[in-house]
Amino acid sequence: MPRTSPPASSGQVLITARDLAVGYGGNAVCGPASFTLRSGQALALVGVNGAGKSTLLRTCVGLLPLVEGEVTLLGRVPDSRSSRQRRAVARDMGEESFFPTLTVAEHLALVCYGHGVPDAERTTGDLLEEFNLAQLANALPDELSSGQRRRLALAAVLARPRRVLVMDEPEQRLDHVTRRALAHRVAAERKAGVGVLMACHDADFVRTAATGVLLVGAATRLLSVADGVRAMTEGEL
Ligand SMILES: Nc1ncnc2c1ncn2[C@@H]1O[C@H](COP(=O)(O)OP(=O)(O)OP(=O)(O)O)[C@@H](O)[C@H]1O
Repeated sequence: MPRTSPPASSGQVLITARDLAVGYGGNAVCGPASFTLRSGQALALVGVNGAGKSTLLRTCVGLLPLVEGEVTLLGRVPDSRSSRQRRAVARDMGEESFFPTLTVAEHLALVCYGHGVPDAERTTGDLLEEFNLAQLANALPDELSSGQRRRLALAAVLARPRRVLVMDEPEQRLDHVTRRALAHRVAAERKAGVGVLMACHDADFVRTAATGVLLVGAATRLLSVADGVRAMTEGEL
């Protein structure tokens, strides 16, 4: 489990965006975003398909150049290659790739060893239980269903240390029970001091996990969780 840290209101600033325009070839795909993410907070990016949520996430972690404005991650310009950023930022951007000849358990162990997790065996065992993968510990990736692969990807991102957790639609392809459990896990992450930035289409997930909502669209704006969930469920996106 992540470390404990001060309450959300006094949390350390992890990500700032100021009039941040994101897009491709110099053309913005949505209205500029301004927000601050502190440790202990979880900001949910919501909006219709194609609104620009993934583009924003990718820009915030330095996978895409910004179009205009400013963004900082851990006080610096995001740089996905920097070892400082890689140590602190765990991300699940929905692109799963596995080693075809390593088992489920070996994938988790590999992540633990790569990030110097002290008790790799226990962490691996706990995550196998949490994500209902224990029966599949010795399975190879191509023996997994689509949702089981998703669960392995999520377990892998939670196997490593993190101050920031960035996830692009983590709820995708999960059954209802696993989805709900993951929402509570994300809530536990931020309560333990991790800063979470995630795109999400599931209103229940946002209600459980988020402390704030960024409505991404022509006029990108910050909302309370209650207003964000209302916008999602009442079709006001
Ligand atoms: N590599 C790319 N080059 C050019 N345009 C792109 C590229 N990737 C995405 N886009 C466009 O950018 C816009 C925003 O896409 P993005 O993937 O950020 O949306 P999203 O809000 O995450 O959508 P969804 O909810 O469907 O995942 C879309 O119009 C999309 O067509």
